[in-house]
Parts: sequence; structure tokens; C-alpha cells
Amino acid sequence: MKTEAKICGLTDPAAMNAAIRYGADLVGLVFFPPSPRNIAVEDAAMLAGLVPDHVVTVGLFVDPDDELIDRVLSRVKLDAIQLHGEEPVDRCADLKNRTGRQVYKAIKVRDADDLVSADRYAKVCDRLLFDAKPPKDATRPGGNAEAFDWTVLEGRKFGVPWLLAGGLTPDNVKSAIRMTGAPGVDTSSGVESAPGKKDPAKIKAFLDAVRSV
Ligand SMILES: O=C(O)c1ccccc1N[C@@H]1O[C@H](COP(=O)(O)O)[C@@H](O)[C@H]1O
Repeated sequence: MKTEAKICGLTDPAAMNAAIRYGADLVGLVFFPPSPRNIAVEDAAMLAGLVPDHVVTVGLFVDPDDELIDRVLSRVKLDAIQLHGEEPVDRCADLKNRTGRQVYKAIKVRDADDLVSADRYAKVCDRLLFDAKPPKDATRPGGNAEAFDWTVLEGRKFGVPWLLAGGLTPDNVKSAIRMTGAPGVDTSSGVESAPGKKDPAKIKAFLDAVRSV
């Protein structure tokens, strides 16, 4: 089965067009001011306008309030909302009902115990996303180029599709897919030349690697 590939944290048209041209299934826009990938609403609206219908546009939020979600959705054509903070299951369900968008919940993993909540989120969310627990001194809860022990996900199923994230690069994504059987993969830092600056050549290399599995 084809592995879904998401390129997250896009901030400029060249990178967005590269992600689309080289075959991303999902593209991500970050609405979290402390992130070097944070994007202004009007810029996001312009980038989302470049995305063809067959590609899913995902907005990434960290513990967003309703005002932020409504402000973004009033201007930006998003298909899905990725929640990367400490959002409880009820909040995910509430946002799904309020917005009519798909909701993806990021679960931060260090070891197998961190997967315990996944089944509860899978009951209300459309996809799960497994990312590494951020280091103690991190300034953001994701996008830290940190990988975790992928073996905890080996052969796991959760009732909804899931994405493996955290420190994935053009060099390691093939082994990550082979080891975990992940139905989808997501990268941000691994296809950048500097924090927040996507590199079209790395985007191509990542997507080529995913397709070669
Ligand atoms: O990218 C960010 O700055 C970010 C900020 C806050 C929460 C999540 C963030 N990124 C997401 O984290 C994973 C893994 O990223 P990486 O490949 O390790 O850089 C991915 O879903 C990013 O979109």
C-alpha cells in the first residue's frame, strides 16, 4: 500500500510547489508564533490557494483557542487541523464538531507507555501522529528534529490511519517505514537548509525515498 507523505511547516511558494510537484499527499502550515515555521494568516491563505484538491492541507496548532481557529479558518482553506499540544480527547472532539474539519492528534512518544492514550484519541480523531517527546529545554512541543525509538510502533494498528514523525530525513525515512510499517510519514526539519527554510531539493529527496520503499 502507498505510504502517505506529509511535508509540514511550509512558508514560501517555492517549497509549497516543490512539495506538490514531487508528490506530497499532505502539506502543513504552522500557526504557532514561537515556531520558526509560523506563518501569517494572509500568507497561509495564499499558499493554501496553490494546493490542488487531491492534496490535503493541514493547519498545525498548539492548544489553540476558538478565536485563533476561527480566524484562520475564515481565511485559509484547511482540510484538517493537527493538534500538537496537550489537547484532551474532548477538545479534539469539540474542534472536529465545531469546524467540520478532520482532526489529527499528535502524541509525543519516548517509550511504549506513551502509546496508552492513542486508542482514546483514535475514537474521535481522523488520524494520529506520533512525534518524539521534546527535549527538556525545547521551546516548542514538536518540530525539534528528534527521533524516538521506532520499534515501539512496529506493526501497531490504531483503528485510524497514523503518521510517523520526528527527525525524519531523506536518509532515514526508508528504514523508518520498513521498521514500523507506518501508513504515513511526516517531516519538517529534515527537509530544511536552516530552521524554517525549506529546501526544495531535500523535499524531492524525501518524497523519492518514501516512494522507493
Ligand atoms: O515545526 C514546528 O515548529 C512545530 C512546532 C510546534 C509543534 C510541532 C511542530 N512541528 C511538527 O513536529 C513534527 C516533527 O517535526 P520534525 O520533522 O522533527 O521537525 C512534525 O509533525 C512537524 O510538523
